[in-house]
Amino acid sequence: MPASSPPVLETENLTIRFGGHVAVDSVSCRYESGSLTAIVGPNGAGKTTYFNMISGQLKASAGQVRLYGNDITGLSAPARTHRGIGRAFQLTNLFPNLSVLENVRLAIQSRRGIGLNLLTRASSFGSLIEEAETLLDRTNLLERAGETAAALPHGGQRRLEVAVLLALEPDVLMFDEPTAGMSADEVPVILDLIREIKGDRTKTVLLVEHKMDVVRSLADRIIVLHNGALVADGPPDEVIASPIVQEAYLGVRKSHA
Ligand SMILES: Nc1ncnc2c1ncn2[C@@H]1O[C@H](COP(=O)(O)OP(=O)(O)OP(=O)(O)O)[C@@H](O)[C@H]1O
Repeated sequence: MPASSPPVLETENLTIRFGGHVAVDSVSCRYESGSLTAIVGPNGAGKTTYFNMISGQLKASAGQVRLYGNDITGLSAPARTHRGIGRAFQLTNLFPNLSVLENVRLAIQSRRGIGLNLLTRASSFGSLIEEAETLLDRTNLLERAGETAAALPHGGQRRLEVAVLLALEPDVLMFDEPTAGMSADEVPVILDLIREIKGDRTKTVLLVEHKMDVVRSLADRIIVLHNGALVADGPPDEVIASPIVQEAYLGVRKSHA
């Protein structure tokens, strides 16, 4: 790929103000295919707000979000999903009263753009079910395919959200605190899934995560936000060891001896 090729995803001087408060402050960053970038920073640093501006839940006050070099800053969240930006762990992704299988089947159908009327042909319906079952197998949910999404425990619902996300086949996958609220036995399942997605090396993965052990085990790169600004960007060991992270994020004070 020539050096001048645009990255899969890029933010340039991305900024949002709430009243007088600058929550995300001119963040410029490129995300390449096959990479997993963790976004870390103290509470209130602007991580979720930055995520919301990439996925389209919030409109930027200034700056741009570009996908494959195309400016998508003005697009709605659904339009961005359609273009290939997928975000997990927004409860709105699930239909609680539909079965686990139907949730995934509908996502596949929406990706393929198949209307319900075309599903009268048993063969096309069968292939949707088959693909949905493959994704449920991958996310350890096949045994619960017939249950409603609402009946799943928290960790199961999160895995179902990942199955729905995978069904949409996005190029960019965004995970906001994927292990939050999960029981100890559920955590490795979700981390293995993210590791597997990263292992494909065809996707661009963004992860907001507080737990440094999770970040260390998954990320190729860490960016650090502090007071809305990007203050560090690089390989995990280097960034975690940097004075700005030790001081600003991990709360380690500089020695003045
Ligand atoms: N809709 C909003 N209106 C006003 N202020 C907001 C809004 N959303 C976020 N903020 C402010 O923007 C700043 C960044 O918040 P954000 O939730 O993005 O931080 P964060 O890094 O994700 O924090 P945490 O790790 O606690 O989730 C905070 O000061 C927050 O109060």
